[in-house]
Amino acid sequence: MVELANLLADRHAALSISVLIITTTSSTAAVPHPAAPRITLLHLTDENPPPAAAAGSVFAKIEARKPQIREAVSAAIGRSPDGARLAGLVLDMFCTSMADVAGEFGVPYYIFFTSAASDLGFISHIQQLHDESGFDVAEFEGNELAVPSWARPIPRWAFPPNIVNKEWLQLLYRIARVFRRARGILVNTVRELESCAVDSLSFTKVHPVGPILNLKAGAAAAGGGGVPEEEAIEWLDRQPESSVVFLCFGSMGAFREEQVLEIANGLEASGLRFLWGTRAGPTDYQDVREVLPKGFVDRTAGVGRVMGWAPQTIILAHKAVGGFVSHCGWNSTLESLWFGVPMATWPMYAEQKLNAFLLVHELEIATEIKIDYRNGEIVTAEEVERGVRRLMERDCSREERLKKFSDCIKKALMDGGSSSASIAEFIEGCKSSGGM
Ligand SMILES: O=c1ccn([C@@H]2O[C@H](COP(=O)(O)OP(=O)(O)O[C@H]3O[C@H](CO)[C@@H](O)[C@H](O)[C@H]3O)[C@@H](O)[C@H]2O)c(=O)[nH]1
Repeated sequence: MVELANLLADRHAALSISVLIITTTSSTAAVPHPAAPRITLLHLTDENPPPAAAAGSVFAKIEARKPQIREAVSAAIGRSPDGARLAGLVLDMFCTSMADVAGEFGVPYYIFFTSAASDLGFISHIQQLHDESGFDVAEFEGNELAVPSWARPIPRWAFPPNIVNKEWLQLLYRIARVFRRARGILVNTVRELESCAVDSLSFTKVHPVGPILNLKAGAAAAGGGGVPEEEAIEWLDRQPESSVVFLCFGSMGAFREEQVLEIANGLEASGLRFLWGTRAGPTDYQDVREVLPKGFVDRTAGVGRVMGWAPQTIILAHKAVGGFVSHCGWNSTLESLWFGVPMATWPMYAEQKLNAFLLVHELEIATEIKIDYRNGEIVTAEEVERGVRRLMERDCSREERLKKFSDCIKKALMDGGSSSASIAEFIEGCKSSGGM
C-alpha cells in the first residue's frame, strides 16, 4: 500500500494520501517510509482492541476496526488543504468490509489486488459460477476447470488449498462480490505479462499498475536464525557469477524439522552453491541451525550459507545468484522477474499453486521443484536435488522468454509504459468521479 501511495503521489502532484495501517498481533514486516510528505501513515494499533477483535479471523478483526477507520478518514479530510476533497478509498482484499465506509462518505472505493490478475480471474469466476448456477468448487471432481482469464484450463491440483474449507469459500465469495462493485481494481501486475487475464476481466475497470516493488528490501522480520545478513552478502560477493541457488519461501514459509532435513540433504547432494533463507517453525524450533542435519553447516561451509530473514531483493540483484527456489508468492515472483533470475517453484499455501502453474505452464519461464505440493507433504531430498540441478541447467528458450518478460516489466512504469498509462487512467477516473 505504501509503495502504491508512493507511485500515485509521484504521478499526480495534487494528490494527498493517507495510508491506514491496521496492526494485528501477527503483523511481522516493517512498514517502508513514504517517499513524499503528501503521504501520511496512520498506524491503527491494537492497544485497546474492541471486544469483537479478541477472537475470530483476521477479517473479523479488521471489520471490528470500522469505527476507527471512520474516525481516521474524517481526520484525514480535516487535515487536507482547503478545496481538496476525498477522492475515494483504496482497499486491499482483507479490508473489503470498509467498502461501506466509502459509501458513508459518498465516495467510490477501489481495490488494490496484490496477487496476479490471473488469480483475480480465478476468484471472480468461481464466485460467478457459484452465484449464477450453484457451482461448488469445493466439490468439483473434474480434472480441470476452464476459466476465461487463463489461456489453458486450470488443473484441480492448482486450486488454492483453502477452497475445500466451506466457511473460507463463503468468505472468498463475499470478497469477490465486493470486488465486482468496486469503481476499479488496481492490480500489481503488468499487462504484457498477463494480457489474457487483464483483457478478460470486464466486470469492473482493471488497472494493471505494477510492478510495485520495494527494491530497497524490507527490514528484517524476526526468526529463522542462521548467519547474519552482512556475512551472507560478503559470502555471496566471493562466489562466481550465476553460480548460487537462492532459496526463500516468503514471509511465512516455515518448514517442519523433517522437511528442513530433506532440503538440507538435497542441497548437499547436489553439490551446488546455495544461500537458504529460513523462517522459524511455529512450534518446532527458533533457529534453523537447531534442526539441520548434524555437521551440515561445517560440511557445506565451502559452498553454502543458511540464514534467517534474507534481504531478498538485494540477493536477487546480486550477480552471483543464478536461480531462485520460491514459494511463488506474487511479490517474490515479480522481484525474480525484475532481476531476471530463473525460478523453480515450490508453492506452499494461499494462491501460490496458481502462480506456479502460471509460471511453469502458461508463461513457461520457471521449472519446478514441486508444483502440486500438498500441505503436510514431504518433498524428498532427491526431489530437491533434481529440482535445483534442473534450475541451474542452461535452457536458452526459457531464458529468452524470461528476458522478454523481465524487459517488459522494467518498461511498464517508464514514460509510455503500459502501467504508467494505467495509473494515469486511474487518476483521471478519480478526477471525473468528482472526488479531486
Ligand atoms: O526472508 C525473506 C522473506 C521474504 N522477503 C520479502 O517479503 C516479500 C514476500 O512476499 P510474497 O512473495 O508475495 O510472499 P508472502 O509474504 O507469502 O505473501 C502473501 O501475499 C502475496 C500477495 O501479496 C501472495 O501472493 C502470497 O501467496 C501470500 O502468501 C517479498 O517482497 C520478499 O522480498 C524477504 O525480503 N526476505
